[in-house]
Amino acid sequence: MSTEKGKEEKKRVEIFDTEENLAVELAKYTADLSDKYCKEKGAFTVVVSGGSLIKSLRKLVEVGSIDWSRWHFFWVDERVVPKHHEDSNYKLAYDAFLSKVPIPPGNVYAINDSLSPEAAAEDYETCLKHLVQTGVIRVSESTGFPKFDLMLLGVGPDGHVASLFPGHGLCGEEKRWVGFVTDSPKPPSERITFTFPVINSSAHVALVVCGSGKAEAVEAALKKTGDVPAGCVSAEEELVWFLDKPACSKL
Ligand SMILES: O=C1O[C@H](COP(=O)(O)O)[C@@H](O)[C@H](O)[C@H]1O
Repeated sequence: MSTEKGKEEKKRVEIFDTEENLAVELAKYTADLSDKYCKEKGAFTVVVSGGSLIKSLRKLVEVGSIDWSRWHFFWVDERVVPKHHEDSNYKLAYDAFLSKVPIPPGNVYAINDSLSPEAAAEDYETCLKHLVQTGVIRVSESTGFPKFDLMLLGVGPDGHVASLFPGHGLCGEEKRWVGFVTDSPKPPSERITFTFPVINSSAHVALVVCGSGKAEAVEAALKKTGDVPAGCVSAEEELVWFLDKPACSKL
């Protein structure tokens, strides 16, 4: 009970009149955290999803004060397709964001797209373990899972986050850091994804949701009225929902 109460206290819901205003505030939020962690520990570990979230990051490239050289950039989920494929979350982020900011290429951790989903998940988990050993990624003292500084996540109309879909067994994974999916209900079917223990060990998580098509998922997650993965997201320090008005029309 007390743990649940503690989680609730760390949750904040921000509602914006327009997606444009949301994008401006999301950029400020991310830039402030970047500043804090770069000063405190000389590095900032950031994880992004694919999907509509990437468009909402467009204002970030305009923030002049960010020390991009200290960023380490990861994906919470990836479709197992070549990096130049239209479905690739790497390509989406590269075209809209990474190609516009000077993050050192060695600090951008894409999946190995030449492997099977299972092998790609294992390979990405090995990469994370190496970065934990070398001190690039922190470890959560309470869970023992990697503790990223910030995860920026979208939510699908069905309430999925990362590639964790409603009713899928991977939502209950407790040991693996990175899982794989070969039966995604949303194409493409083959994906890899961080598991909930990793997502929920993050210091900060921003769930970014826009549009009326997601209003039911937002309602189910925030009112805990449905079994949607987005409702299972938490953070060790702060969980912030960034919503535009249409996305919260059912609240
Ligand atoms: O397939 C995916 O979908 C979700 C949600 O995408 P959106 O376009 O509805 O915002 C995304 O967060 C995830 O990374 C992606 O692989």
